[in-house]
Amino acid sequence: MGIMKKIFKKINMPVFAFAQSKMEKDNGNEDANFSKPKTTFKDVAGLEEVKEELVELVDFIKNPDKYKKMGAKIPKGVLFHGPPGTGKTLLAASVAGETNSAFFNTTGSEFVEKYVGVGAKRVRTLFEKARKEAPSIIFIDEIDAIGAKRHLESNNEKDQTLNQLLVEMDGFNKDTNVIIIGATNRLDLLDEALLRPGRFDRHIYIGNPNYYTRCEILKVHTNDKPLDDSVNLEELAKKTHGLSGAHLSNIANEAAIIAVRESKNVINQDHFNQAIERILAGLESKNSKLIEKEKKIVSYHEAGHTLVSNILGINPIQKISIIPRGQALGYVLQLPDEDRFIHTKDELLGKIKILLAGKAAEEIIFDHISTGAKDDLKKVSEITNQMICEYGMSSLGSMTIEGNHKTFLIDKIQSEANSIIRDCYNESINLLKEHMEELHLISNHLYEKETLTNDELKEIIKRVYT
Ligand SMILES: Nc1ncnc2c1ncn2[C@@H]1O[C@H](COP(=O)(O)OP(=O)(O)OP(=O)(O)O)[C@@H](O)[C@H]1O
Ligand SMILES: [Zn+2]
Repeated sequence: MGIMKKIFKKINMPVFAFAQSKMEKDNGNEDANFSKPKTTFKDVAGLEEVKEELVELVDFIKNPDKYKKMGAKIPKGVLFHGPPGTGKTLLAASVAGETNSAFFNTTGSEFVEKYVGVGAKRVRTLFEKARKEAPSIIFIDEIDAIGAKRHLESNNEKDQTLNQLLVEMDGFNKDTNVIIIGATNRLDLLDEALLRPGRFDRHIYIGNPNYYTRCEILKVHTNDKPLDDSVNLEELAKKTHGLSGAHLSNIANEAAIIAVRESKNVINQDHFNQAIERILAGLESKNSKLIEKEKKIVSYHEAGHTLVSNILGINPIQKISIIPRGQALGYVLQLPDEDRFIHTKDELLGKIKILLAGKAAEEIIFDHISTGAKDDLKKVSEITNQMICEYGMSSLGSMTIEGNHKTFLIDKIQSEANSIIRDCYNESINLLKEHMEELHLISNHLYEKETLTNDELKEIIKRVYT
């Protein structure tokens, strides 16, 4: 065992230092490394919903007998997914800290080796050790490195490693108090075998922080730093829309370095501003002015969807957010329409109006349209195409149009689609213009809070009428 490893083991380094302790493993014979982190949920700022979900897991680990008596199965695998730097590793370590478990901090790529059989052997050694030290948490970051879908012309070594992981997970008996937490930025890449019940069957999305959480994260990371009275964390949180917890922690650190460079004893607001600009400059040459502008546009765009949906009363809204998620700059989460397969023409037209309302709001307010509506327009095309060609809901008649017939009618279909979309778009514009006060209100609230629940939305709309 290297000296570094001994040191890390001894002093309970915070989780993020562990990456370095994972070096120099080469033959799979070496003991898997673990620590007993002191990190708890208190060290993770915000993410309340996620922590709530994990409280139950913590209880499982602490009181397995309580669940066994009831015949309940203890979960084996939990999968964290979402963008990088959002605290997935930190959370996994805090589950270990909360339960006083042995924490095995690994990365998928360290199992993937050029020598056949080594990866599988490492997995076996890791699980043996984890069972011996139970209760244990095995954390596998970037699990897609071993867990990506298996292909026909496959990478033999990777597949053997994945197979071994599956074997180990299936081999747990009810008494094994070992939990595996996987993390990935790409849930879509994972092999389905890994996601089956009894394996990684709980998926928890961890997204970029909203305004409130950014305030909390900045507090955590400035706690130990001398701050000037000029420092206003709320204002800094406003300027850092779209950034991750890791970025915020970098900003706090960078600000401290800038203050030292200027030979100051305290960090002031200007140091933070410089740090923000520096971090942003590293990201696709954005600056905070651009971020503000983009945030305004997305606020109006999502407010447009929300308002028209609310006026038409088709699907109830669950949550609205302007925090980017995947490719989307913002989103409106609607309750699914009760698994219904039959839709009336009015409902489908309503859906189209809601989808177009984002673009419509942008046009009304900014007089131009961003590229953010791309996904909406794709869905609109799909629905109109179905209305015309599958449901017979257009002036082309009550028939399905497919194959050669469709090729033959393509111009007519196109002009029919254009007319449906044009009418719906105009209708959305009119609805929004009739409700401008609400549009501004919803958009301003979104801009400030970044996420709104259905209740908060109702509260805002009520204000217009009282
Ligand atoms: N909610 C949070 N509260 C406090 N600190 C946070 C939070 N989220 C992120 N951080 C900070 O960001 C750093 C990186 O977080 P972490 O390594 O847990 O992210 P990750 O999601 O595992 O990232 P990756 O996908 O890149 O591995 C943490 O060490 C911590 O300093
Ligand atoms: Zn949209």
